[in-house]
Amino acid sequence: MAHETEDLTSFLIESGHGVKGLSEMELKDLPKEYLQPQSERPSNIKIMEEASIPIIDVSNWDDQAVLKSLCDAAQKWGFFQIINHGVPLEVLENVKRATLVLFAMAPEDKRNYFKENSPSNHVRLSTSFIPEVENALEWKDYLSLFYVSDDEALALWPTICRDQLLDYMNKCQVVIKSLLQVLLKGLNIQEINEEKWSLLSGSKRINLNFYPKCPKPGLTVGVGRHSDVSTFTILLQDDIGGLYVRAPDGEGWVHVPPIPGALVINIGDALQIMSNGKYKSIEHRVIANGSKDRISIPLFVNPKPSKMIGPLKEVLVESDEEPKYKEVLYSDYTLYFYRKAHDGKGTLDFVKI
Ligand SMILES: O=C(O)CCC(=O)C(=O)O
Ligand SMILES: [Fe+2]
Repeated sequence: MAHETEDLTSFLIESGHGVKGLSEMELKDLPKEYLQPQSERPSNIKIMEEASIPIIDVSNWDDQAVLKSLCDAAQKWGFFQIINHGVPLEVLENVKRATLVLFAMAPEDKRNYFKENSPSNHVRLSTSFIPEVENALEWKDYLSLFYVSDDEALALWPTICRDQLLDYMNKCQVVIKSLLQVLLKGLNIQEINEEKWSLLSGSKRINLNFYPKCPKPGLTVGVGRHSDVSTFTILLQDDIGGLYVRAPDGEGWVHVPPIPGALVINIGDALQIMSNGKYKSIEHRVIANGSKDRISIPLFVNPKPSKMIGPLKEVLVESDEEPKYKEVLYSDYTLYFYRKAHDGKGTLDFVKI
């Protein structure tokens, strides 16, 4: 058995095929490493067909009604979609196309980007989430790019997708800034100084997720239950669907339907912590697809790694509440997340009081 697993690792990583390579073999059965425990399989989740996350038109960020919808959605759902956000459709299409082109590269070219071979920790191709620590693998490959500067990205990121990604990230800046301003106004913070910008959005990571067609989607997952460790995440998805988020009742799961041109926003753990629990970082998962490949591109807007994060003092004063979370160095928080398999909202236990 151990021997078979070694062969699988060699095929996935050393030869650069990833799970996409497995998918292309048209296997009838899943390798046993991908079999998820019963409790995590899609047949065991309660899907709330009638519910849906809010869809918010943000053509006027200054409108009080828009502000209220965004802040209410961040409190109740932690997930919403925005439309008329100003990022041109063409830019979104270019990013999706570039993602497909990257994953269509030959395995011998892709293998150089696998984290085991990549010359920089800021460019890492992986399969599953963290195969070293997972009891069951996830049916997904992804390229993860840490953003430091345009110059570094131009030097290190794969040339096949870097210009499209940088253009997209650049065009998303208005969304990032406007959303942060609105969400902080909802916490009664009217002014954001340099220090706060860097606390809330001082680093970025963009992932290109590829979920190949899966022979037995009922037995595995695309991504297991988790919450993001970001301040918030801007997710661009294609038209396949498969992302589910935990409903406010805590029981059921709600599908996030693809809407052409929309961006999905979700609150991450860092903002849940900084807002002392007012804004919710919601658990989500992706189900594998039996007939089609799917891609998604999350842009994680994160605190600067060297910052201490904790409930903001303005929030504590305004609400007269005790802090629910300890102060933690943001890089320690993310390190904790990246050392374990996906475990729902388990990362927050690291800082809960
Ligand atoms: O593929 C998706 O829709 C979501 C992916 C996700 O949750 C993540 O990469 O953190
Ligand atoms: Fe996520």
